[in-house]
Amino acid sequence: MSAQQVDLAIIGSGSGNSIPDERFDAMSIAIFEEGVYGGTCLNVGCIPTKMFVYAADVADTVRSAARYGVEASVESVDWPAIVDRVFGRIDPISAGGKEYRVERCDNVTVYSSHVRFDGRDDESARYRLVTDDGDLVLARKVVVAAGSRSEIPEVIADSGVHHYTNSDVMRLPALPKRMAILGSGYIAAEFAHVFSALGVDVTVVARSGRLLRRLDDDVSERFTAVARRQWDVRLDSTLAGAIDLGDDGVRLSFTDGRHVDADALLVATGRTPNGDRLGLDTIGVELLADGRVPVDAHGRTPAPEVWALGDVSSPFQLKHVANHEQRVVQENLLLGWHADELASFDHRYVPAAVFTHPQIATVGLTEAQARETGRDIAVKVQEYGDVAYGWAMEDTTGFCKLIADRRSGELLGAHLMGPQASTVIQPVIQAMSFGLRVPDMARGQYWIHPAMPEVLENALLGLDLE
Ligand SMILES: Cc1cc2nc3c(=O)[nH]c(=O)nc-3n(C[C@H](O)[C@H](O)[C@H](O)COP(=O)(O)OP(=O)(O)OC[C@H]3O[C@@H](n4cnc5c(N)ncnc54)[C@H](O)[C@@H]3O)c2cc1C
Ligand SMILES: NC(=O)c1ccc[n+]([C@@H]2O[C@H](COP(=O)([O-])OP(=O)(O)OC[C@H]3O[C@@H](n4cnc5c(N)ncnc54)[C@H](O)[C@@H]3O)[C@@H](O)[C@H]2O)c1
Repeated sequence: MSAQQVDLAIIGSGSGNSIPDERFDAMSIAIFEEGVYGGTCLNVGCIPTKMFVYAADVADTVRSAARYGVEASVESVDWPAIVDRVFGRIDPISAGGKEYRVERCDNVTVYSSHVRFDGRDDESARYRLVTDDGDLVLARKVVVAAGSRSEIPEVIADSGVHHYTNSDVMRLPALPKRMAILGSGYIAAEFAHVFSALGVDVTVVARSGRLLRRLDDDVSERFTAVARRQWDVRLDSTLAGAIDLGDDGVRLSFTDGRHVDADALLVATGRTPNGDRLGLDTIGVELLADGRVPVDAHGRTPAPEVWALGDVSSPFQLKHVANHEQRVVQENLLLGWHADELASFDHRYVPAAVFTHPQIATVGLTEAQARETGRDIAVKVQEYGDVAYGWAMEDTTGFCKLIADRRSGELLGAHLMGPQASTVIQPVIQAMSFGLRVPDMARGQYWIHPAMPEVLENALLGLDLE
């Protein structure tokens, strides 16, 4: 086996692919990617899903036009055209990203294969990386940016029934009549909206009594109530078995004797970090109980010169976090493993949005978490329907919930459900990140009238502070 020696090896072409810039030109670099170049977000995650969500939002808007006195209806949905629009944009970006690395970066070699550690070569002080294609690469430094993969519950895996995940459901040849979605987290909520708005009868199967139950209780409760009006939502449903019904699709049966039949089954029950497939034990790295690669605040694993970032190691499975961690690790690679002043991950105010219907956005502590801290807190829930833009939209379900420290006026959390929630929340993220207090934020700036962020302004003014 001939070996290539490199200064830096990067496992994963998602956020990891952004590490080599002109500052790395003098280093020899190997990038390993076993799947489609560009990783999850670009190919099977954030970007395509939000392009489908946009089409779904358009269909929903048309269906609700009568509310504003506009007669309109959705005549038909051209699924292949929707798929073509999305992947006609994305696939060339992925191919172009790979072509750039392969053809135009003289110092980079791309290995399109699965790779794993095979110990450390003490003589050369390099890590041995072996690919399934039979290549051996000896690397002085390694960045593990290997992401995560769909977790398939044993009942489904053992049953052998045909099921989709986020990796293939967006390329279905045709829309099914009925779709069952197993899971009640981010992916389930987003795809339920997409497929339902495009005309599929969607059944969401949740183990617990609420959807999105890790979010603030008010959000989770109110979203579950709205979801039950939009989709067939089966709560408290523990899966007992799954069988293939041939041309009639799939049957999911539950421990309470009920069942759901569907033409297509989408599994959205969480994602497992890929660290278990990397041979990390051969370099003395033990995974955390939840499967993540352990890292310190600077991205260093317990193995010297081995760094990790993104879904494989982060407590947050979010692209903006993976990108942030990539920038920290990138800087630290240039500073050196032992540098005194390494850059650190900032996980203080990590926001997230669920692009479902209605949209949800969140940052900071939930009310329950804020109460657990023992601080004296103020909570204000402001309805979208109470501000002028909410009237314009005839919104009846949207709201903005703010949580602040009653004494200091520090914002502790914000939770929004309603149109454009992911955009409306951004000033709160900014305020929390830069330490802006509630009174300064509320009255230290203009709020455009009568725009949607007035819901935020009113919530800030409504907080009962000392
Ligand atoms: C359906 C869906 C929607 C999402 N929507 C959003 C969203 O709207 N907003 C948001 O912030 N986040 C979203 N996310 C999460 C986001 O996609 C991830 O947090 C992000 O992509 C993680 O980036 P990463 O670089 O850590 O991993 P990835 O992008 O997954 O990259 C890791 C790469 O490593 C490769 N790899 C793994 N192991 C090996 C190996 N041993 N050898 C070679 N190659 C290997 C994989 O093939 C993969 O391409 C979504 C995720 C999904 C699944
Ligand atoms: N808009 C976004 O930012 C976005 C969108 C999609 C995904 N993501 C990221 O990807 C991650 C993974 O998404 P996800 O929706 O798969 O995970 P999730 O953790 O959000 O939700 C998983 C759901 O599956 C349920 N579940 C787990 N095991 C089950 C089982 N055996 N049977 C039935 N239900 C089961 C859980 O109770 C939970 O409701 C998210 O946590 C998020 O970080 C982000």
